[in-house]
Amino acid sequence: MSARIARSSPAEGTSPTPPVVLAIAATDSGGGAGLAADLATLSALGVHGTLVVTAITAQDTTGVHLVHPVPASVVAAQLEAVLGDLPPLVVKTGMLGTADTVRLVADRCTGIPLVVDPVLRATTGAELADHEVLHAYRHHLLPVATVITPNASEARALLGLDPGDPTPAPELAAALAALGPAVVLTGGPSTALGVGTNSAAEFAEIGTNTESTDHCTDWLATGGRPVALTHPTVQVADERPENRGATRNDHGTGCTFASAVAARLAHGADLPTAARDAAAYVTTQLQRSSTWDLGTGRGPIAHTHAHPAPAPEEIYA
Ligand SMILES: Nc1ncnc2c1ncn2[C@@H]1O[C@H](COP(=O)(O)OP(=O)(O)OP(=O)(O)O)[C@@H](O)[C@H]1O
Ligand SMILES: Cc1ncc(COP(=O)(O)O)c(N)n1
Repeated sequence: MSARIARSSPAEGTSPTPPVVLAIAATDSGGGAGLAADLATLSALGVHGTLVVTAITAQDTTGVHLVHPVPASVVAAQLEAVLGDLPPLVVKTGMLGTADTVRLVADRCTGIPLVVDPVLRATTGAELADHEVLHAYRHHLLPVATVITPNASEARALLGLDPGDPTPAPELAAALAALGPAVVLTGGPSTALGVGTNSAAEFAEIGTNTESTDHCTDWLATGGRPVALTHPTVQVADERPENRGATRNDHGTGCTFASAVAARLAHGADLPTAARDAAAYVTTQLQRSSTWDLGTGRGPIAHTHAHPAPAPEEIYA
């Protein structure tokens, strides 16, 4: 009779079964954002990541050169395969690509804890969602999401506000929470300056704004008064002379953040703890990659903590 190994007490040299998180997002051929960021982050935080590919992008550190959406029937087949065999504790969505896919995900993931990063635009400027996608987010996905993690410009778009609307970040977070989900409105350094994007051109336009960027503030709204979650900023290179020597490797911060929230939730953390832990992770990882020299544009945030990589003799010992 063969002995059954108890999952709760793994034998020496093995590890306990990790929780499963499903990442539904697009690929970034440069490995900075999208599914590459999601899976690496999930793995670094002790989670088995399964995946559904919604679109393929030809992308590098300089920009998005092509977007090829995956047909809804192929997205559906991936969803069926994973949901049936490897039931996730948490689902995390990134770039969904088409309105059909947004509706499909809403339909199939209702009832599972759902972290929605509403990716509408790349750091490098490309639009990654059209009006139909936005409409599907508002009417189908937001009502079934557990938590959404927009930045300020994504929040304004989801609320149907103009890009230049001056509503302060906590009020944007509260207005979105009124639609159903909890909200972590992410606040990279650009949000502290009053804009919701990292674009260098916009930094230049608001160059006279003197508000401090030493700290980033994410706003957590769960129905009541939004709570400020503040952590130190890793200075990012932009048009301002004092930041010229700072890191340019911030591509993929939003994907890394939302995946870290999903990982912490899957390990049993409550939402405020998961949001704080995820921000701490992003800060550490931005610092870690601050000296990297990858590509000629916005390089990637470090997704895992295995840098520098251990020597092969350490791995294969
Ligand atoms: N330079 C920074 N230093 C420290 N934390 C940062 C920095 N930039 C972003 N963050 C943190 O990273 C997390 C993700 O926020 P961010 O605003 O970058 O999301 P995003 O704009 O959706 O990202 P992306 O454009 O990559 O999708 C938040 O916790 C935010 O505070
Ligand atoms: C496939 C994919 N998913 C998400 C993003 C957003 O990330 P970022 O804002 O860092 O460009 C992206 N550029 N590409």
